Amino acid sequence: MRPDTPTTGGVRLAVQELRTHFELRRWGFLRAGSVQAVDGVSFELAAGEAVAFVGESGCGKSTLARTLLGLHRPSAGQVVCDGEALGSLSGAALKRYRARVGYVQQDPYGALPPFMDVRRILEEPLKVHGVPRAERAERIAAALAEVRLAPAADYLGKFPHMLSGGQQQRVVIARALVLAPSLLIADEPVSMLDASVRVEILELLHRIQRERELTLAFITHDLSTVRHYASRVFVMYAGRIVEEAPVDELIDRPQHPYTQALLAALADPDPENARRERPIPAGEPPSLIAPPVACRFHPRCPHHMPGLCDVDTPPDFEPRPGHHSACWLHR
Ligand SMILES: Nc1ncnc2c1ncn2[C@@H]1O[C@H](COP(=O)(O)OP(=O)(O)OP(=O)(O)O)[C@@H](O)[C@H]1O
Repeated sequence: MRPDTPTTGGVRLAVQELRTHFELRRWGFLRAGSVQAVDGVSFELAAGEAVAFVGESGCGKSTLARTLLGLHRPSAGQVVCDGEALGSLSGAALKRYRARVGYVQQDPYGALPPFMDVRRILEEPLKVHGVPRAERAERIAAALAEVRLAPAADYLGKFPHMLSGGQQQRVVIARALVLAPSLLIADEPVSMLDASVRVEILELLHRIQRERELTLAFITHDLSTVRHYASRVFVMYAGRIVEEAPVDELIDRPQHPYTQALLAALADPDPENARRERPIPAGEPPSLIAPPVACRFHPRCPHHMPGLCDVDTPPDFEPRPGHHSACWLHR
């Protein structure tokens, strides 16, 4: 399930200097700072491309995903999907935008309304988006067949608690696909599933991505598996993208000290080391209420250059062709 055809078209999603900050208030009205969950993120995704956003817990991956889905209002910056700017949309246009961006959540059971059967779960988005009744049954059956829940009749009347975790996630994927999105965002789509079904679900997503020429953005904390489903990787740290490269290039020649530390913590041929607990990487991710100034990684960085890394924010360097890293080491 290797992504051998990374792109098939032009730009599907363009994100420019995106910021999503959450205002913190004391007693409901006094300003008490803000959480800078996404802080100055820019990238472009091509039509038909599968990418991964990787980073430790709390680095802003889910906030980025939810902002792209139109669920959080950006504090600044631009999101343009298929030529339409998200910030300028409201009402019917925002509804159309949301239909173009599918969402697969981490926890399938939590994502499915427990009081609805599979037919209603899949019919709801079709109703909301005005798909005529006569078309709905056919589209529901096609979506179930696409996620390999067949024959459809065996599943339509089932409620989420009657399905296994893998089947629930297939229903979540079918729901994300039923409106024929052009972009699919999968936020840790297998982390809550049994190890035995993880590969099946990743393979399913990969097949659907190729068949539909979908743009697929995987959000994950697990750098060890990205080779299997993404052609390009973005590494996030404390609300920013610190490194971006084609997947093999990034894993074989990581340039940013943060990515190097993440990978060093994975590659471990010595079985003795499995017994030792090792922080990934050493130190704690910073608070996003008062993040470190300049390079946000500098307090944890083994190459920290005082007077530079803690004073000026590193720009985007290109230390190797097509390989970007925001680190002063590449000056
Ligand atoms: N609605 C919110 N209000 C205030 N702070 C929030 C909100 N949502 C997220 N945050 C904060 O924003 C930061 C980034 O959270 P986010 O969930 O985006 O990170 P993540 O990388 O997806 O982590 P995880 O993998 O644990 O979900 C965290 O400090 C989190 O507490």
